[in-house]
Amino acid sequence: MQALLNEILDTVRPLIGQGKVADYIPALGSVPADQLGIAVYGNDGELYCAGDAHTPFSVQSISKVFSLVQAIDHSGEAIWERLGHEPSGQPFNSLVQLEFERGRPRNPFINAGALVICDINQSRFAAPALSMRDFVRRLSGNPQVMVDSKVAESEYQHRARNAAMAYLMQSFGNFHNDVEAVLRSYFSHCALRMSCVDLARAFCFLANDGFCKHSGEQILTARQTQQVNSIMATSGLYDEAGNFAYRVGLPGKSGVGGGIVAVVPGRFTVCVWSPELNPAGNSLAGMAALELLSQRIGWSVF
Ligand SMILES: NC(=O)CC[C@H](N)C(=O)O
Repeated sequence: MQALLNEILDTVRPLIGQGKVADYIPALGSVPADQLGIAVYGNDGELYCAGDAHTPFSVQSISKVFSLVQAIDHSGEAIWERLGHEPSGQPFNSLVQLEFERGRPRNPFINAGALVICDINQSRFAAPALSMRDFVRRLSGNPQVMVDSKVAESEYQHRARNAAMAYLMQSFGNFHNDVEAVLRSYFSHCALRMSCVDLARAFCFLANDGFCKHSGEQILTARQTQQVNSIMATSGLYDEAGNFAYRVGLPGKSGVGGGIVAVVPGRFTVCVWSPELNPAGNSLAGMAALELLSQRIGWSVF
């Protein structure tokens, strides 16, 4: 496995230069583009890494999985009264579908859906940003995980589009808390800084029937775990979820910080990171690395 990870990074490294680091969030635009890392964490606790696997980066939309898991944990099936679990076929920050569908987001992994989930969590937690930070510290086993307040502030200053979605949902009666407060929580989740190793460890309960071995917690039931994985498989990479299923064949979640996490149920989690994105907002070299890995090992849920 170690040799394979090194070889995969060598193979995809020449792709660096063909994508574009996200700069619509100014604080993300200055991240050096030539970083590349991968970590594989097995259900038996084995860890393999290569490249910049220990360097923290902005998790961005990968945090949408943690928010969803918190919401399922305290509210269960009731959350689906507020949003769907269908793929959107639209970019992550699209507004058009939301107006047509009367303020009910298609799924929890596009921005509108994640904002509704954050609204649900806002009603539940006294300090949502702290609850989330503590949750991911437990899941990753890393008490050093921090929110990058510069990134969170930069996102808040450039919140127009996300704010537009939230206010549109409020106009349809599908938003219950103060929009600005929920946006603050949402951006603080997106601005969590974690490495490939942190994220591979933090997602391992999704490969292990909902049980996180290192924290000793049953995070979700086995059935709920299958359901979260199914939403990752159909919606985890926005309007490129079909391409990811075709090329990689695993439940996955990406973020505009350039990270992608994938789950091999019953066996492993993988996190790859390279900041340059393709036009859909997914890590360009990261997609290629995961495709090679799943091909070489024959991992696919299909
Ligand atoms: N796709 C992403 O990673 C988007 C997250 C980002 N914080 C946003 O709201 O635009």
